[in-house]
Amino acid sequence: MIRLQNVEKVYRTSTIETLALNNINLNVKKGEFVSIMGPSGCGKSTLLNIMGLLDEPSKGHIEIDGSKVDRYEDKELAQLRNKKLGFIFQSFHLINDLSVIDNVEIPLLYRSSSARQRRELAQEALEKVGLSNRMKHFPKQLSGGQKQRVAIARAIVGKPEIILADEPTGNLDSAMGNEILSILQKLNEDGATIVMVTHDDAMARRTHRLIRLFDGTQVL
Ligand SMILES: Nc1ncnc2c1ncn2[C@@H]1O[C@H](COP(=O)(O)OP(=O)(O)OP(=O)(O)O)[C@@H](O)[C@H]1O
Repeated sequence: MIRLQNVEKVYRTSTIETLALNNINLNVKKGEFVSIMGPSGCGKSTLLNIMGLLDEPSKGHIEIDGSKVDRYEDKELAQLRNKKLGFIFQSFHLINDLSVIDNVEIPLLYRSSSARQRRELAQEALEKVGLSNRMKHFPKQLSGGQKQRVAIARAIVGKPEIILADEPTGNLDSAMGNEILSILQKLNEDGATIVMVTHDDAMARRTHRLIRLFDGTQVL
C-alpha cells in the first residue's frame, strides 16, 4: 500500500545540514496497523510526512497503492492526498471559527460533492467517533479527547484507504488516549491501513508492527 525505497531526507539551512532520514526501505501492506517509535528528533514526523506526500524525499522512491508518485506534479499529489489519505495530528489542527460539523466537512470541499452529500458524510463520520451529539458545538467547547475525535472524523470523512496519525494520543490523558486508540483499531478492522507515530509503548503494542528509528535510520 505504501512502499518506500532508499528514501533519504536532508534538511539544509545556511549553517547546518541534517540527515533526517537515511536510506529507508519499507513496505506497509493493505490493512496493516503500523506504529513508528524512536527518540525525539530521529525522523518520525519526517517519515510520516513523506509517506503522506506532504514532504518530498531528497532521494529515493515512493509508491502509494501501486502508483509511483516521483514525477507527480503538485496538483496530482494534492488529488492523491485528498482521495487516499487522512491525517491526524497531535494538536488536532481544528479551525476554531467553524462548528464541529463544518470542520469535518473540510476535506470534502475539494471534491465535487453537493452540500447535502457533504453533510450526510460528515454526520456519518461523527457517528463513527461517537460525537453526533456535538455537531453544532465549536472546538473551544470540547475536551481534548473530543477534539481529537473530531479530527479523526475529519480524517475519515472522505473514506481514505490510509490514515496517517502523528502522536494522536500525545496531548491526552491515558483514558482518552486508550479511547482514541480503540477508535483507530476499529477503523483498521473496517479496512483502513494505519501508520501512527507514538512515544507510548502501550499504544504501539496494540498495533500489528513496530518500525523503530534512531538518528534517521530504521533499526527495527
Ligand atoms: N524543516 C526543517 N528544517 C531543518 N531541519 C529539520 C526540519 N524539520 C525537521 N528537521 C530536523 O530533522 C530531524 C528529524 O525531525 P523530525 O521532526 O522528523 O523528528 P521526530 O522524530 O518526529 O521528533 P519529535 O519526536 O521530537 O517530534 C531533526 O533533527 C530536526 O531538527
